[in-house]
Amino acid sequence: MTSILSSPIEYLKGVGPQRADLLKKELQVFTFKDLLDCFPFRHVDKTQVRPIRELSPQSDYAQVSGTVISIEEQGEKRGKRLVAVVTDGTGMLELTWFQGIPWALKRIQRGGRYLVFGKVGFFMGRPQIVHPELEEFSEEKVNGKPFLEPVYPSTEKLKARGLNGRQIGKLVWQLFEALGPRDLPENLPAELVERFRFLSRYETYRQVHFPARPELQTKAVDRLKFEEFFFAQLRLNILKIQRHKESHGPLFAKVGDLFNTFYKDCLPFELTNAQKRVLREIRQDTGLGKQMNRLLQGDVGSGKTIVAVLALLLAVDNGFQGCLMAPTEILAQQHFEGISRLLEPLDVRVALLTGSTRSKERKEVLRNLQEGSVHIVIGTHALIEDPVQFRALGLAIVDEQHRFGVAQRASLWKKSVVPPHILVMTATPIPRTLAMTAYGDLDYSIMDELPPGRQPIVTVHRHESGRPKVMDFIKSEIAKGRQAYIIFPLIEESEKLAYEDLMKGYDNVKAYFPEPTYWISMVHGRQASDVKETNMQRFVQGDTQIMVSTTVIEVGVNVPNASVMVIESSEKFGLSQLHQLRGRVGRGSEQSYCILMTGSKLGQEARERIKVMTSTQNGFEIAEKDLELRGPGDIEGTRQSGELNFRLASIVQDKQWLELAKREAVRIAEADPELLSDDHRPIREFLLSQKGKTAWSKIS
Ligand SMILES: Nc1ncnc2c1ncn2[C@@H]1O[C@H](COP(=O)(O)OP(=O)(O)OP(=O)(O)O)[C@@H](O)[C@H]1O
Repeated sequence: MTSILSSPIEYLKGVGPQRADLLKKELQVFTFKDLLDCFPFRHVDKTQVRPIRELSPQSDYAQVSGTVISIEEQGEKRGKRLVAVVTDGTGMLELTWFQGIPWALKRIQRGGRYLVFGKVGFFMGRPQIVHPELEEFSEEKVNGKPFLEPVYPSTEKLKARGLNGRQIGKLVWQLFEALGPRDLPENLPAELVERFRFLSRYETYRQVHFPARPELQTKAVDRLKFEEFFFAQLRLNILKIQRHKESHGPLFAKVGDLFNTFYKDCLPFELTNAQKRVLREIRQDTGLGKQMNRLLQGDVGSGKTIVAVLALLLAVDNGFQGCLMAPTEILAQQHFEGISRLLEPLDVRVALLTGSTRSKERKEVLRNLQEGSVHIVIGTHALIEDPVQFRALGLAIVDEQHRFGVAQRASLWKKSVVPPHILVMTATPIPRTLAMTAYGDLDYSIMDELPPGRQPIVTVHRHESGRPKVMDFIKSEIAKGRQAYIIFPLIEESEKLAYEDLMKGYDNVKAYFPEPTYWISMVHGRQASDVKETNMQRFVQGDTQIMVSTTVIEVGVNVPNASVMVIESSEKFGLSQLHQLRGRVGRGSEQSYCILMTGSKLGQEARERIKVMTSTQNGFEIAEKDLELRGPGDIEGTRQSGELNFRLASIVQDKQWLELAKREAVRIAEADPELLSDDHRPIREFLLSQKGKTAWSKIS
């Protein structure tokens, strides 16, 4: 049965072909249901008639009733206006028209009594409404059916064609004339509706658009927010359960010699409890013959690399290959060197493959991967784009920084006969709510414990006037044998400016730290990758004491001897970036310092960020704050593939609903993943009716 809601919008009374075209183009409203889903952005209160005396500059929209005591056309030509004065015995109100004067003159008479509605302004100390709505007064209108009138989002084009926010409301009203409760059947289990005391689905839509009372509107909006979260979570959880049930993955049946030898003889330190826990989770996942899809969130410096190495050995022990993808060439190179060193005592062949690997070498690596003589390959994302084929890829580890989406993950599956296990590692913690919505289909592990012996990084905020002292401080640290980073912002919109800033900064630093007492490395995005690499290496090896750089070093670089991080113009960085940058120091057991330099004038949000940075070092707390300050859409690199496109709900403001919806969705998905029970029939039918829109491919 096709529902009336799928009717094309041109069939709605009052629409017609021309308006339909506009609605489609301007608001993407194609059907009745699309119009129903256009929610008003506010309501104007028509439930009350206010005494004129009480109107104030804060009144916003108001409704009054009064008698017209004068009507006068004022001004000439372009400045012409119509002014009517109305009184209700408590005060005088001016009604003014600049346009449509002949029309207004026909509708208003001296001595007539009217209901007037509009936005209250003040002109020469008197309340005034420009272009008011006007109706002849009748007791019935006031006492009959007062309501909150919806105002809808409109566009300039729509307004020009007579469809402003309030007229769209009239269309929605028309729509409700044609709709009954049966057109909006329940989509949640009855038990759940009752437990949360939700309005029925029909009533929900009605009250969202035309609320009888403000509290009913709130109730209706709450249900819709719950629905948005609930269906998103349900879909992700069912996908996860189905994947667990159906997927086939490489079986890592044993913990073999390589893993054991490395663990016993080569591990340079005792693993933290968090590292051990995550390894256990990985072993469990990979030992079932199902495909693992796991997100590992580790705070900066929590020691993800060693977890990755052990997981890769597990793969090799079981006759599979592994790959590790890093977000930049520098990091791939660094991982390659570090991991090759660690694995030197073992009989494991490790290769590097990045965009700048020369073609002869590349061919060889590609051949070795296909033949299976290379066990582990480390590279950049070029690894998935290149025609790389493995003999038997068992595990792909992606060091992702939020940049690795569903599509890339899927492309990894084609690299080998059986889809490999996938471990996505993020170094910037993701707020819980964001992880739930954007990565809800993955299993996830958290590493929130730092290796022992780390000291908190002393973080301070300094203005330009404090620069000489900052420079002296760096000198004193270098004198102790330590190294320092000085970071300049990379502003993408104005790369040239950022480059000039960096060069100026470099000259300044050089003036403070002259050769040959001091040596400086500089790394920035305009350098060829071998130059970058050499400069980086000199710093890593301790040949240079200072690294001046744009944020190319933001992620992952590991130089435990560096103890000072100076961030120039730090107000220009986002919180997670600042946290990442700060994480480059404090990686050894020495006391480290982070100095946030800023200009003297800071905006509210920048001040807030600096405050957060100087008060906590916990990446998970910082991530929550970042989300609060900037919203999910602005979180750096957040996956934007629709997971967060909620119409009404906000993962920041509606956390409680998200938690509740998740709890219910998990419960239902686990108990009845195919939604076959009678109780769950409303959900099933609803999802099937949404097919195509929600990628509900599995249960049909
Ligand atoms: N259990 C441990 N005990 C002592 N040191 C450790 C331990 N685990 C890792 N380390 C050391 O801590 C430093 C940071 O580790 P690693 O580079 O793996 O961090 P990470 O989690 O990748 O951090 P980031 O994302 O900030 O790069 C390294 O020098 C590493 O050798």
